[in-house]
Amino acid sequence: MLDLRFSDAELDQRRDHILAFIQDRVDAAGADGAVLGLSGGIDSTLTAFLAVEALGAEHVHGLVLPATVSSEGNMSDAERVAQDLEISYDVIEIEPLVDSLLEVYPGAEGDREAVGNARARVRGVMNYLVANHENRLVLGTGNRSEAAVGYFTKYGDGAVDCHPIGTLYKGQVRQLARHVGVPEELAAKTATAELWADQTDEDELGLSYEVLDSILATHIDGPLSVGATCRLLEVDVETVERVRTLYEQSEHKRHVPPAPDPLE
Ligand SMILES: NC(=O)c1ccc[n+]([C@@H]2O[C@H](COP(=O)([O-])OP(=O)(O)OC[C@H]3O[C@@H](n4cnc5c(N)ncnc54)[C@H](O)[C@@H]3O)[C@@H](O)[C@H]2O)c1
Ligand SMILES: Nc1ncnc2c1ncn2[C@@H]1O[C@H](COP(=O)(O)O)[C@@H](O)[C@H]1O
Ligand SMILES: O=P(O)(O)OP(=O)(O)O
Repeated sequence: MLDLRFSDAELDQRRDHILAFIQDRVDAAGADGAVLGLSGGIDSTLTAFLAVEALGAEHVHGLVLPATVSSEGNMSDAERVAQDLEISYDVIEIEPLVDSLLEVYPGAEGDREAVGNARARVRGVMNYLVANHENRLVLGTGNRSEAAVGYFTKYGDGAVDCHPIGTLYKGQVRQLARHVGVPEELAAKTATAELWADQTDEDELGLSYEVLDSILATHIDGPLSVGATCRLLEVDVETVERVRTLYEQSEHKRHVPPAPDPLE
């Protein structure tokens, strides 16, 4: 696979660039700081570390939003991140809110994907409730690997005001996290959306982030054809075409919803 790691100098440059980005977004909005969901995973942990460095701990508010499918380990990691960073945070159980959606629309009961995505959307509603109330921006935690294949819930975890780590591939997220002092056990953690029990990103996507990142850098974001990518990375054509299909099918998630062209 491709070695996509940054040099130490590049890591410093990336960190500084992201810190300036967060400060600029908050200043430009006239906001008093930022809100973000803390899941105990590496994306939200890195984003929280960077937000605190950019804005100061008193200007960052974390939300830990357990559902019935959330593991205790992840939720306690999320709280530990907030405590170590000394940011204010709330723990709010979201399952009663999901249950009330299903009470008024029982037809979706048992639909793992629809209910899982509803969990992500309820979290988005909570983030904006706090952001509105405290005049803060909602920080996204998505990275380039997830965005490129649409591995996020439209208007769920995708409902945010900006994406500080949105240009980093997943392996680079882990590398930058270690560089800014995120504890190793969090930096090395298995990625999971935790929208349903035992879900992991790599199982659901059907490929490892190492392979995905390399195909994205080479073929989707880079200039190489399917054939050249297969030869360079020694992966089969079906894998590269699958990534291409995920990329094309998720195009709608990366754009503002379209309206018809104006009539002349
Ligand atoms: N970062 C994470 O780890 C994370 C977080 C949340 C969700 N996820 C994953 O993301 C996926 C989300 O599921 P999903 O993508 O099926 O649901 P989604 O709700 O995000 O997107 C599907 C919806 O998009 C709309 N849509 C579909 N095709 C369209 C098109 N061509 N043009 C315009 N709109 C279109 C429709 O409304 C459809 O219901 C799941 O695999 C979930 O596990 C990952
Ligand atoms: N349990 C959670 N509490 C708060 N915020 C959460 C929780 N689970 C997910 N989130 C937020 O959504 C994004 C994406 O989640 P994935 O775990 O990658 O699906 C995460 O970074 C949190 O900001
Ligand atoms: O978005 P997070 O923080 O939950 O990270 P991961 O997707 O790696 O679980």
